[in-house]
Amino acid sequence: MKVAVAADHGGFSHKQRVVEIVRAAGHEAVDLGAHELDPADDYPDFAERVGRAIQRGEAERAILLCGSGVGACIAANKLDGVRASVCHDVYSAHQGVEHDDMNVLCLGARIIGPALLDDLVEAFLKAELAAGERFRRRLDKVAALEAAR
Ligand SMILES: O=C(CO)[C@H](O)[C@H](O)[C@H](O)COP(=O)(O)O
Repeated sequence: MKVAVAADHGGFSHKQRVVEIVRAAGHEAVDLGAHELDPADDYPDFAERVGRAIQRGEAERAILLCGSGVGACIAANKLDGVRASVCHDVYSAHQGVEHDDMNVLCLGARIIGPALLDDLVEAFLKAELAAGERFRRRLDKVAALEAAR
């Protein structure tokens, strides 16, 4: 699976580790920057890179980092086809995919340390959308909200 990875200055400290976890799990990491630490960069720019990659089919999933995960998540969810969430617990990192077809995992590099980072990314990558009419029904309703905006 192709997995886009991007981070603003607040997430930059954890980005390379995420790239390495993605590769170690047998996936292709698509590094969308930042490629150097620049305190003046802005999370919406990296959220847009990730969202466009998802929309163009250049990545199936993405991991997006900022300081808290929150700003990046808000921005990413403005793009059609993106289902992003901040998940700082392992249950949500896999349940978000299994029930909600989450395709962008947002993480706060100023919140989590390396051990939890590894567990969150691995849980997200291993998870698959569960079969179940109720999940499909809810996702269709989410898609209808997106189509109406
Ligand atoms: O965490 C973030 C948004 O939710 C971003 O990483 C910002 O960088 C954060 O708001 C902190 O901004 P600052 O310019 O580093 O003070």
